[in-house]
Amino acid sequence: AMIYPGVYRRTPSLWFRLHSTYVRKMRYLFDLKEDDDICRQAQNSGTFYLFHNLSPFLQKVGSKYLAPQISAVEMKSTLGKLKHNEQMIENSVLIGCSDACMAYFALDLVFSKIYSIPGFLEKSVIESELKGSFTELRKALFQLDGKDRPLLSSAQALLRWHDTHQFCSKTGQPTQKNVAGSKRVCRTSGIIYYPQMSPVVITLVSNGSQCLLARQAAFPKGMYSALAGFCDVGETLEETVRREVAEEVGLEVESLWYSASQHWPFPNSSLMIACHAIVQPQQTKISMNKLELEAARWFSLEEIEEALKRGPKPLKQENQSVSLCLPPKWAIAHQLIQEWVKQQASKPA
Ligand SMILES: NC(=O)C1=CN([C@@H]2O[C@H](COP(=O)(O)OP(=O)(O)OC[C@H]3O[C@@H](n4cnc5c(N)ncnc54)[C@H](O)[C@@H]3O)[C@@H](O)[C@H]2O)C=CC1
Ligand SMILES: [Mg+2]
Repeated sequence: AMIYPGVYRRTPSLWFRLHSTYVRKMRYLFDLKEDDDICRQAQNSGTFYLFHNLSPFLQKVGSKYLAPQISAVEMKSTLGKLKHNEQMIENSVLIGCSDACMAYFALDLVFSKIYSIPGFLEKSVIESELKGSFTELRKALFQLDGKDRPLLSSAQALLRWHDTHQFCSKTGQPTQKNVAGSKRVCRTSGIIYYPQMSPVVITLVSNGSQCLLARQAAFPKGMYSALAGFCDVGETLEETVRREVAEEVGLEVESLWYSASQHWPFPNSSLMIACHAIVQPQQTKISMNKLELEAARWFSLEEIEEALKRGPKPLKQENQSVSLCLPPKWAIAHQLIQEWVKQQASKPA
């Protein structure tokens, strides 16, 4: 499957000697995005992750769920009733590649409009043919482990972006995707559209001994998380952190630092930028913005440690209320909370 660039085509061993696995992968993905012909070839030798209206296809293996990679050949034969294979495969988008440079694609059966092809299989028939089920992404993220989570999240985001950017917003004419799906072009205006992402800052506020968590009405029962907010045009990340903390809980940030970032597919495609922030210890009275939040309060180290121990499901307590539960371990908010716990533990008593 490997396509060697330029001079390496005659001396593939040189290509292998000169580059690490990681560099080879990144160069290969770059070629796939830049060169439609290389990418079209890769579609015939690569593997596919299937989606149905943005729900990824999962299989249960023992007690585990996984997202199977379906080979191009397997796909054509399993979904063999198709008379328009080629056309359908062209609707897929590139989402990565293996260490051996085999390309991964994602394909949404609904968005590919295959249901307009006479004789195409019903969703339930595909599910029983392939022995698995199309599972809503939020649910899938809880069932899957490891590397499939970020892969399926970015795949969904990319598929959704293509589905909602089929027309040029200046001319109203249809846009065409390149084979990899890394952009769409309007032939009339020449405008190139690139997949969109919204930067979001997520901040864990601390007063030195407690941390501030809040909940939105839409959160699952009992769940509290760090404060989050979209960056406004023209803002720096530092300005977004300060504004969001002021807007949502009425506090002034004294200092802040960056921790890590994560792509988040909900509701569209966000780049979550995670920060820690400290407010002045003598200025910690919360004034909550009721339009944005349902509850916000300070939590002690003990409360947080207990909630981490209990895991992601809330317990019903005697007084009808539910116990505190925290975001799942694969959400960056969870990582911020873990880091805060470590900082507290390493502080001199
Ligand atoms: N609070 C949390 O723990 C977590 C939040 N998130 C994500 O963080 C993001 C932002 O959180 P919120 O508190 O809802 O943001 P927010 O505090 O900025 O408020 C949301 C409002 O911002 C406006 N807005 C501005 N730019 C927007 C854009 N590009 N897309 C959508 N709305 C925009 C809308 O009016 C929307 O109602 C969401 O995508 C959410 O899924 C993800 C993980 C955890
Ligand atoms: Mg918010």
